[in-house]
Amino acid sequence: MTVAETLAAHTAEVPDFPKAGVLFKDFNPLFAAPAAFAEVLEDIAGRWRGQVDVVAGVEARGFILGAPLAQRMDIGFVPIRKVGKLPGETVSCEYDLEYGSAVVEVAADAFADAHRVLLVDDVLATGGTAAAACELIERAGGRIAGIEMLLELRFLAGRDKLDGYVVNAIQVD
Ligand SMILES: O=P(O)(O)OC[C@H]1O[C@H](OP(=O)(O)OP(=O)(O)O)[C@H](O)[C@@H]1O
Ligand SMILES: Nc1ncnc2[nH]cnc12
Repeated sequence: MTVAETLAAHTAEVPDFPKAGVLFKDFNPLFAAPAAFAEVLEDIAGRWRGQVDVVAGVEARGFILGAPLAQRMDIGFVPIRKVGKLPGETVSCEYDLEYGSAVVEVAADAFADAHRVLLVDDVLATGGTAAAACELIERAGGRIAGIEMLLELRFLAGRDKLDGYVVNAIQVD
């Protein structure tokens, strides 16, 4: 089985969630299957081991992926959180996503010692979340080496908001 086949076999599709017209990609089956989850994480780790200093992930599903990925690569993990959750000085950014809008924040000194950042999340939809995360990482002093998403919803053209970045994702229509 390829990684794409493993992922497809462990992804549920939920129509009209969280609102009418959205086909929600649910990765809970993947997170519940340790061998398949390890295969997907190792595929990403194998592309970046030794080339990045830190993994950053966006709340919440970026945490589920990013923390074990960082451990596997023997580097640290930085959480990018929804507004109001982080103590201390932060930088923040408001953005729109496929089914709403939100504000994300990161600690202002999060990337002071680690400059090459791998940004990880589950779905690239409109790209609003990823573009906001990139802006935050750079404002906090990080340099984005690459972006890894499990799935890219091609019809929403999120990649267009990430011009100039290396973006790896399995594309679906
Ligand atoms: O490309 P976009 O249109 O910005 O959408 C992608 C984002 O939407 C989902 O997160 P969500 O905000 O639903 O948060 P969650 O992980 O807490 O469920 C997903 O995990 C991505 O972060
Ligand atoms: N269709 C979708 N499925 C899962 N997460 C998403 N985030 C934005 N759009 C999504």
